[in-house]
Amino acid sequence: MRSNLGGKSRKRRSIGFSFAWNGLMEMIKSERNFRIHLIVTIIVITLGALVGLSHLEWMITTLVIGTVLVAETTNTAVEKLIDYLKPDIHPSAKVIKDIAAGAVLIAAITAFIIGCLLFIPKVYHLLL
Ligand SMILES: Nc1ncnc2c1ncn2[C@@H]1O[C@H](COP(=O)(O)OP(=O)(O)OP(=O)(O)O)[C@@H](O)[C@H]1O
Repeated sequence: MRSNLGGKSRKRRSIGFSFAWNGLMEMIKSERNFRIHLIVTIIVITLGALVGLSHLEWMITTLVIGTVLVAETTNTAVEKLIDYLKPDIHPSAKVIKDIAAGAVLIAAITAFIIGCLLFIPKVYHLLL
């Protein structure tokens, strides 16, 4: 009985994971900005390997990349929700979408600043 319950919860968890995976696939298929973020992610990881980031620097880089991807995914969810609830033009729809886009901008600016602080000295060192 107990193991059966465990099996059910495992099944539910794996179904939940597959829904989340579908969401990510949808982001890749339909969101150009998300694809750009993924390309930038690959470039940053390659550059990080080239300059030899430390353990702590990889942790910071991973956190920053994750924050940008989460912000972009949440922004898209908000956009889709607004389009579903309020497909016509409305000032409130505009404010909500603009605020969600603002979250992506904050994450992107943060990532840019941390990227410069981490990578500029290392690339400088590598070249000189
Ligand atoms: N229903 C609406 N009513 C009023 N303004 C809107 C509405 N939908 C979108 N806008 C305005 O257009 C902007 C872009 O919205 P849209 O839904 O096209 O996002 P997007 O171009 O896909 O954005 P992103 O590049 O972040 O994915 C919004 O930030 C908002 O200012």
